[in-house]
Amino acid sequence: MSLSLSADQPAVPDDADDGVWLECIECGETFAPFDDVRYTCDDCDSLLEVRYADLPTFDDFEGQGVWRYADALPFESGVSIQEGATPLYEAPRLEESIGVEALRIKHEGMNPTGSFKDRGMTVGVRVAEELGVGRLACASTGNTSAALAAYGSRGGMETLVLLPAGKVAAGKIAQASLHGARILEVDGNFDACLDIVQELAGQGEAYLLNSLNPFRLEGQKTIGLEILEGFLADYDTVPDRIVLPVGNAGNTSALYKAFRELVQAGELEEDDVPKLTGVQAEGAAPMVEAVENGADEVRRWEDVETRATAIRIGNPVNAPKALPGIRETGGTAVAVSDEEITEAQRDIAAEGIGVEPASAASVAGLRKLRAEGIVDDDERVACLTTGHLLKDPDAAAAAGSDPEPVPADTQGVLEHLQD
Ligand SMILES: Cc1ncc(COP(=O)(O)O)c(C=O)c1O
Ligand SMILES: N[C@@H](CCOP(=O)(O)O)C(=O)O
Repeated sequence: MSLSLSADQPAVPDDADDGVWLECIECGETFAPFDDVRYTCDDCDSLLEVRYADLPTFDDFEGQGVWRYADALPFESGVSIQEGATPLYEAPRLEESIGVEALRIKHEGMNPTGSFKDRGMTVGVRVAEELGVGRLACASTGNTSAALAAYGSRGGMETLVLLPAGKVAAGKIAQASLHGARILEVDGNFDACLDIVQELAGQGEAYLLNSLNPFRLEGQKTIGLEILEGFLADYDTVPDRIVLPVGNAGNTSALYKAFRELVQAGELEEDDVPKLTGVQAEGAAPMVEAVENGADEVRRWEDVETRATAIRIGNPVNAPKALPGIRETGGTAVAVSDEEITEAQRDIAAEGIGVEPASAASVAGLRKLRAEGIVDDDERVACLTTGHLLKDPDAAAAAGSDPEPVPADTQGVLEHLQD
């Protein structure tokens, strides 16, 4: 199977362009990467992956941010707003209360538009330039639209975003709007929006930059590479486990691909690959259902609901890439309640780190798996927090405390403080 950790580096096909090509994860058909717009396999409609004749080693990486990893990407540079190089925070109180050997928070909310999507867009918009496409489009629960709008406008391109009406956090709509995207509010959920954008893209109306686009995931691989380099620098070893929120399952797929490439390059032992551990909200947990049932396919959930609107997704399009990632690394998947997510958001905030609800799912999931004994106390763990607190100010305000009204004089303030 091409997605197995022990798969050999494939032979370079004739249609490779400068050592880069696209390959179907199911039937293995290969395609030239930039001669035509395609998102899935022409023959069997399955997902595609980007492949390289030369795989990078840690020594090849230089510079900072996403483009530090140019040797693991299809281009040397892209449309950039200095994405990547996000902090790998210590979280000593969480580490102790959850009870693991080491806990680090990889905070993707510190990217230019406040989420990990920027890593995918810097590469995706560069590919759009190469293909010479016109309008860029995405379906979004919010963050993809903010990143698409920012990177599209920086690249001088028109952007169109389809959002589920009433289900996108205020900060994200504000970003998409100010960066100049045309915003369509759809009377349906995210999955319906993605169905429509896929059809529009299929009709040549726009270039799709959701994570179904294999080039987006190349940029997102760099999260995994940064985490490994950070752990190697601080602990002289890679993490035992990476816990991450799951929506469309792009990051799970991207991190797994990054690790597979390092294994194929002889840079990482198969046994050392971090266990990929996905977390979903209970009201939108199709991946968890598939992992728990040992299923090879994910059943689409038509009705999804969670306060963590970023991961309010019932049909994770990258499931065929992400499921092998979880299984082959010995990871797992777990669902958490909205209350557990809010509690984790408060706990992370108490470390001085501000994250949006979907991001807090990772820490909530780790706490749950540790309490159940599925995560051991001797594990070194990285939790991915995917978006900034200010993305969803309403959720932050609801999770925090209310302001207290006081009179405009010092005596009045002192009296209030003594109450
Ligand atoms: C803040 C945030 N966290 C997590 C996710 C889920 O990531 P993925 O779709 O890569 O699973 C998303 C979007 O899908 C998101 O916006
Ligand atoms: N949370 C996402 C959902 C779409 O995910 P994508 O990675 O496939 O673009 C968002 O922010 O829209």
